[in-house]
Amino acid sequence: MGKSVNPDLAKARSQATFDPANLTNYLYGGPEKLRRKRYLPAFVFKELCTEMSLTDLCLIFLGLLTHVSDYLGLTLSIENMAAKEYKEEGFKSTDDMSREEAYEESMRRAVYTNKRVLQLNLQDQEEQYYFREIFVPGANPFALHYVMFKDAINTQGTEDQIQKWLPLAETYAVTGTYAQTELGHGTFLRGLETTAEYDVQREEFILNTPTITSSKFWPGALGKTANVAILNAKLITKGRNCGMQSFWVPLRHLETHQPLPGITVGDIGPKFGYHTSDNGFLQLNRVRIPRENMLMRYSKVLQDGTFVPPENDRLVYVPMTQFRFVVIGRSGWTLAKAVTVATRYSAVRRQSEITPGGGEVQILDFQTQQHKLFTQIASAYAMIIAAKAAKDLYDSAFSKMEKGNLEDLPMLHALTSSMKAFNTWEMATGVEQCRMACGGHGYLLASGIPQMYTDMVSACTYEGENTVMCLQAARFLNKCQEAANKGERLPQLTRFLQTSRLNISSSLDQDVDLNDIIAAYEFRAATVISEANARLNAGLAMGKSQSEAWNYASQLLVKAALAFSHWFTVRALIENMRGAGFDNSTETLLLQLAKLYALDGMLRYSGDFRKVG
Ligand SMILES: CCCCCCCCCCCCCCC/C=C/C(=O)SCCNC(=O)CCNC(=O)[C@H](O)C(C)(C)COP(=O)(O)OP(=O)(O)OC[C@H]1O[C@@H](n2cnc3c(N)ncnc32)[C@H](O)[C@@H]1OP(=O)(O)O
Ligand SMILES: Cc1cc2nc3c(=O)[nH]c(=O)nc-3n(C[C@H](O)[C@H](O)[C@H](O)COP(=O)(O)OP(=O)(O)OC[C@H]3O[C@@H](n4cnc5c(N)ncnc54)[C@H](O)[C@@H]3O)c2cc1C
Repeated sequence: MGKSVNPDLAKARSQATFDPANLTNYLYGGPEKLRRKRYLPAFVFKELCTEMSLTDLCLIFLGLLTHVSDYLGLTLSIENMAAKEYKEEGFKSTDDMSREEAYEESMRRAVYTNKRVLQLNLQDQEEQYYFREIFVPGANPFALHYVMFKDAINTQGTEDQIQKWLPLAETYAVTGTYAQTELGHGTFLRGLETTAEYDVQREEFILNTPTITSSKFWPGALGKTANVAILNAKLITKGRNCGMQSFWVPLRHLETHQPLPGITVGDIGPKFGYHTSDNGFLQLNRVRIPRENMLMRYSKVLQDGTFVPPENDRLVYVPMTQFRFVVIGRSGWTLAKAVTVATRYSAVRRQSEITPGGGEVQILDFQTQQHKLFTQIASAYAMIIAAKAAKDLYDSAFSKMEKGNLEDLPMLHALTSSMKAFNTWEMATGVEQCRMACGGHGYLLASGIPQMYTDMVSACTYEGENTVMCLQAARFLNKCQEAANKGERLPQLTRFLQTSRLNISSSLDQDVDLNDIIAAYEFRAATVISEANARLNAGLAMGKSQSEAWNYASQLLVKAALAFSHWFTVRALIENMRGAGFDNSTETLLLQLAKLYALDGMLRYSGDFRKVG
């Protein structure tokens, strides 16, 4: 039976000047991907929420026949299960649950999805994500396992280690976490205190958290879920500190799930959000692991304790860079969800009159409401599309890195650091704007928006605190500016520092030219980066040391990184909208949306744009 759609919503939709399917296909990567995205969760929901009859199965089987090529395996595997095993009493909302109950409910769902993903043989990462996101909204207790734990094995492990450990992770024979942050240090990795001392007699590492501040603190899944950690510690061998390395560390017994000898582990307690993620603490009291448990793709410890350094000591950071891309991408989608809820609500909520006596209007008719929401729709598109552009850069650079060419690593680190900060800050502001646009009902957990905010705003902190990430990007931008000052050749991505000029042809009474918009953002970024560099040099001229001058200029350096990200986003949005092959009506609309995004940005940062003329 078709669901009845609210007449106001139906009316609003009927007034669209474009075919939404064109956009949806574009955003999800084409009709095939979109079909899979819609099909899989719906199919299993049906399996979950109703006792599947033989008739159902036949209908599904017949329905699938049209796609027999890629669904045959799916059908046969489902037949084997006939839904008996997965009959649930339906999903219970966790809104009214205690933290313990909410964790257990999320764990129940996550374990279910883990089994189904294996049984349905879903190999595609994105399909796995769609599947899980539907059934485990919010923080998934296995999140670290799915992302950083497996990424660390894949990027830091040798081929033998990958062969040995990855199948255990893929089949959930082990459940992992990524334990780096300590009670005393999260940002300053060189300050991490956990040690891994090599015992040459027994060819083992002795892991130790010597102080209370060295306790691992925050890693997801550490509280209850994980039984193995990829743990970062200071390697000490032959009396020498060889810096941070990664180790495969068993935490809990695989059968009893009890902490292993020398391991003290538990949950860090209630948080602002992410309630269904068991972030935990870990203390190690001289825990021994075999030499083979150090992830040795880039650096090694030989049997006699000799440390073989990596070709580049920053390669140990690759899992963080990889995950920053995940965060960059998901930020836009998080905002997209929030603004969809708020826009639909604004189509059906009637409140107040525009014309006295004219009757209450849809709040979407208020220009202020349109400004609140349309700018966020534009921002969501901008972030999703810029993330795709950044990912394309990442993929080409990463394939070079895998062949040993590390020349793009600094640019990649700068791009991921600045975009992670820019996107998560923009997402946090945007989701909160959407919540407030729904009035009191936006404050209800049932609206879904509060949890989106309290869960996802943590992305401004984890994976590199945003200010720190901006300063990381500014290191690269400042170096490029110094090179530009000397007329040296720059990386492709920052060549605008040498070429950007403000020759805007648009005048205020014309419809603004899109190329002028890109030029304005480029010039603003070049100007802010140059100003930050000038302030740094002014600090040096005042006799400050390099680090004191850096601190003296740091507020401008943060602005420089954000201006760079804003330019990258506006350019990606406009260039991709122009080149996406849409029909005229869709392209016209999207370019209008791109202009709205860019002009709104100029208003929000009018100080920068006024200053650069
Ligand atoms: C909103 C939606 C999001 C939704 C996501 C949904 C996905 C599914 C859900 C997942 C749930 C996720 C749960 C949370 C998981 C969180 C995990 C974590 O938080 S793991 C811990 C993360 N921690 C960090 O990121 C630490 C940040 N700190 C650092 O990276 C470093 O300490 C520092 C870089 C800030 C400072 O390093 P330091 O030693 O002080 O050295 P320098 O600053 O001098 O830098 C030295 C040199 O190295 C270069 N560098 C640094 N980092 C990198 C890197 N990653 N890659 C490449 N190069 C790097 C740096 O540029 C310097 O080079 P130079 O040439 O000298 O400039
Ligand atoms: C929900 C959540 C999940 C997490 N999951 C994990 C996980 O799974 N594994 C893991 O290892 N970690 C995890 N973390 C920890 C996270 O990585 C750290 O919180 C993060 O790196 C920030 O470090 P910190 O907490 O020590 O903050 P700090 O670095 O102490 O930051 C505090 C303030 O100091 C400022 N500051 C710090 N250094 C500088 C600087 N050099 N210049 C200017 N300002 C500076 C920051 O900008 C910030 O304003 C998680 C955190 C959260 C919130």
